[in-house]
Amino acid sequence: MRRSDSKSIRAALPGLGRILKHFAPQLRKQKWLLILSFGSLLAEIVLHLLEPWPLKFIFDYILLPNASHKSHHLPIAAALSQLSPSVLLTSLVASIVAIALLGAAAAYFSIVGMALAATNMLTEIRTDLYSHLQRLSLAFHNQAKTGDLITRVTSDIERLREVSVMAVLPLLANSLTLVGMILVMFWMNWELALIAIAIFPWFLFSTVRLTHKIRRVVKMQRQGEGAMAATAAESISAIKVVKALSLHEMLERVFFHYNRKSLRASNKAQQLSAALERMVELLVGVATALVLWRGVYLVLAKIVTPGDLLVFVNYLRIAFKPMRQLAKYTGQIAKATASGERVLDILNTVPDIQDSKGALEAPPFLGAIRFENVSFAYNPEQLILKNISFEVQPGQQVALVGPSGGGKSTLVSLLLRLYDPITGRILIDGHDLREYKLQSLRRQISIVLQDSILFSGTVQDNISYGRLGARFKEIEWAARLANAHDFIMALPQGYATILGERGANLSGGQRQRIAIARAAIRHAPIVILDEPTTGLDNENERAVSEALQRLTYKRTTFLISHNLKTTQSADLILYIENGQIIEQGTHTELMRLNGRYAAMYAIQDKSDLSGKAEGRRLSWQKGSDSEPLHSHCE
Ligand SMILES: Nc1ncnc2c1ncn2[C@@H]1O[C@H](COP(=O)(O)OP(=O)(O)OP(=O)(O)O)[C@@H](O)[C@H]1O
Repeated sequence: MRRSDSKSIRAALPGLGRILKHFAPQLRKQKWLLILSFGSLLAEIVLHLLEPWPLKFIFDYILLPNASHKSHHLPIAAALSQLSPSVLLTSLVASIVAIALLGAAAAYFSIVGMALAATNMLTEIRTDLYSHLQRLSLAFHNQAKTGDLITRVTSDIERLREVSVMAVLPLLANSLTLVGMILVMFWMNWELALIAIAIFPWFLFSTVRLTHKIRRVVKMQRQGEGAMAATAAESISAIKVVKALSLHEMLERVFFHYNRKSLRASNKAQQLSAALERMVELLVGVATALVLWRGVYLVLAKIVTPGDLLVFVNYLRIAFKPMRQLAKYTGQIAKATASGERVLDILNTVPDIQDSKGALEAPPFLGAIRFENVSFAYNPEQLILKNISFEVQPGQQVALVGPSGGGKSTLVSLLLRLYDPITGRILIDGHDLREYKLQSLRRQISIVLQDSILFSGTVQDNISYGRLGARFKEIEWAARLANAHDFIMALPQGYATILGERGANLSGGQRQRIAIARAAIRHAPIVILDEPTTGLDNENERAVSEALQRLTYKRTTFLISHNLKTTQSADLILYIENGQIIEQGTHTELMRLNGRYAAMYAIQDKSDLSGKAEGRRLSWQKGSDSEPLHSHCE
């Protein structure tokens, strides 16, 4: 218990230091605004220190001149005593207004300067964070929760911005004012100054202790908020499934749990902050009483003037006011530190998959692919792919078949370099994938998945995401190739029709055909199809299959399918089970082998014969002429 406490105390300041160090380049860019802000801040502090002085002079030189004889340590004292009381009073009163005016102007510039600097800085950091998140590998995103990541990009960054203006600046101002006041107090009378600062150790002790408690509680609160956002994001994005499975109550319970956890932590943080502030108020009372008690003796003994005592008591009030707020600000800064650390956690995560040193722009691929003893695991305990080796010639069609969970999708994701193999290598046209720049590799691979994801935006935008900057003519060509043109034209605004989030306002088959158009416009020499026709009705399946035949014509193609009828004309069939290629060859060869593939085929054949109507399937006809559209746009 003690160990974890001391650990968190040690962790608090380095956390802030780490954040400042990491963001130093962004800070440097705002140098001039920060200098303006800091210069104005210093002016504000000096004016703050001057505030009680006109009152002191009014007491010492006008109201109680007899008691002011000891106050000649001031250089202007002699000059002041030369002035007539009425001129002196007018000047002093005017100086009160002047100090207030200049102080207000200085405060204004320091706040505005800091706010501008913080906004500029955090806009940049937020953009960096977003780009970094996009670059992090799938292995990271598989583990992370979407809602939690969104909270980091939005509210954690916002908190950092807010706190730099609402807490860091005032904290700096208050601390410097405090130091200034202590110096002036010592200069005026060391004995009273010592009494005034006697409560400091007590103050520091309680602030540090409570601040660390607040920091821990706030971290818990943020975790709760992250989990809450994650639950909400997950369930809202899968609302169809939630409704179908009647998961509302279960999800509500989960949400309620995190909501309550976060609110409890928030209440606790509030409680701790309030306790800290009250503690400081008490200390202010004690210090004022002690200074007055000793100060009045000193005034009566003519060691200090009544005006001096006035400055002391005033300083105590002004100096302790910042101390009261210090508690509030440290609480806020502790919150912001927790937010900053959450942002840093992401920025410091290095993408597993990135361009290797000296990576080259990939030349246009012919499409020869070779897997050499490739093994892969998502986590070290369990190998998902074991020693996979096979070879595909340019333009050949490879079918990946076998029981669910065997590793088929994993195998094709290695080709896209979503993950890297643990051992072995994958060659395209004789070169290891890792020699190429990621973007230039992925640009030459098209994918169509079982549930193709579309983005909110127009139909035209969605197709052009296959190749950014594509002309409308090409988009229309791709849509025709994908059997999508006719239904797109029937939409209310044709190609300009806005799709809902993930293409929610289209049918599965229509979404799939737009995804095929998106894949087609890429003109990629390698195509990956991961169960592209599963779940479609006969009519849609026919349209999609036809489109896929055109898309894959003369391109190296990987087709994952559970339906062996759709794959039997492939040049190479890989039967994958439990992460291994158990059998490989053409349909005829595998049937002759009479092994696992033949058994699976026989089962499917039987169920087909037993009366299930079969629609037309995607099947690769070697030498098929079903590709009249291709030549148009290439
Ligand atoms: N992101 C992941 N993290 C950890 N394990 C994973 C991940 N994705 C898949 N797996 C595991 O890897 C194994 C292979 O999955 P994969 O999706 O490649 O199989 P598949 O043959 O394509 O299955 P299906 O035919 O059902 O799509 C499975 O046991 C699965 O649980």
